[in-house]
Amino acid sequence: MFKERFKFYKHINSLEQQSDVIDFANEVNTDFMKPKKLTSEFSNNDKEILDDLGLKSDLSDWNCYDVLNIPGLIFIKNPFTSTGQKCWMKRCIVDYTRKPNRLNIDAHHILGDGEDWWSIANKNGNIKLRDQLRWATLGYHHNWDTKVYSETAKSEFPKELSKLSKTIINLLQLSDEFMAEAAIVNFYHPASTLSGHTDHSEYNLSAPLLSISFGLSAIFLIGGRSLDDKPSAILLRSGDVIVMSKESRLCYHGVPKVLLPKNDQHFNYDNEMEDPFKSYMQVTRININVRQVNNIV
Ligand SMILES: O=C(O)CCC(=O)C(=O)O
Ligand SMILES: [Fe+2]
Repeated sequence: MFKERFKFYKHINSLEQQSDVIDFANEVNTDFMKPKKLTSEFSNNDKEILDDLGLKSDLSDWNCYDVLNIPGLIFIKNPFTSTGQKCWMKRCIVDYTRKPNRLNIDAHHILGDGEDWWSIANKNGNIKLRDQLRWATLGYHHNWDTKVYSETAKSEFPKELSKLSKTIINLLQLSDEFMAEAAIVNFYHPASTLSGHTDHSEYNLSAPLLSISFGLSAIFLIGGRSLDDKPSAILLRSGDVIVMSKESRLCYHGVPKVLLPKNDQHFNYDNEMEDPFKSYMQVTRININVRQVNNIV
């Protein structure tokens, strides 16, 4: 079921006529989703924290939903301000692609000592290098071969990303103890896909997983614990956040399609960015996938 639906969405050319793709910006279909309340313990001091994190500081502007047929799956419709979105995109592009973080291009030894991807990619308009970046790993580095996290493959987790993750998990009242310990920052091109998988390498599989998307929209496909379960297709736009908690934490998911904006459409973040960020984000989707690795002792 999952693989067939994945293939189907991979080959669509536009979203029109795809009435089964769930778009949380449209009328709320109460069979599929239920608005979710956020914490009521909230002070002016907390507003400042949200503002510093690039999040909308008035919680009444947040739209969160429980996805009813996938227990534990939570959708938050872009909780970022437009300045906040731009700031997080730049962090992903400029900061999270620097050492000590690891990149897929490290294996090719393209960058010299002290050189960083974004500077070199922009020197002489090195589009090839720009497009070679697929992922960066932060904190405990995901090992793509063994899938085992190790104390010897670990760097400091970015403080602001840890704070953002904890704040969102706390607002959702999922846990007061969430620790952001590993992240994959995925960089997608318009033709990129991410095939169906479960994320089960973490020693702690009960802590929620947080997934934040920026840039181009995409279809996110999420099913059940088995590839035989029928998946749901959810439209993710820039700024949207998915939290996989409880049962949904171990559900199959993937990204069969990144969508290009139509010619007459602007980005769905309000203020344009300046070049070279603008031209990169016009052809890129970024997803930050944050996990807790260890159990709390
Ligand atoms: O890009 C996405 O929305 C999902 C990424 C993902 O599932 C992963 O990195 O494990
Ligand atoms: Fe995943």
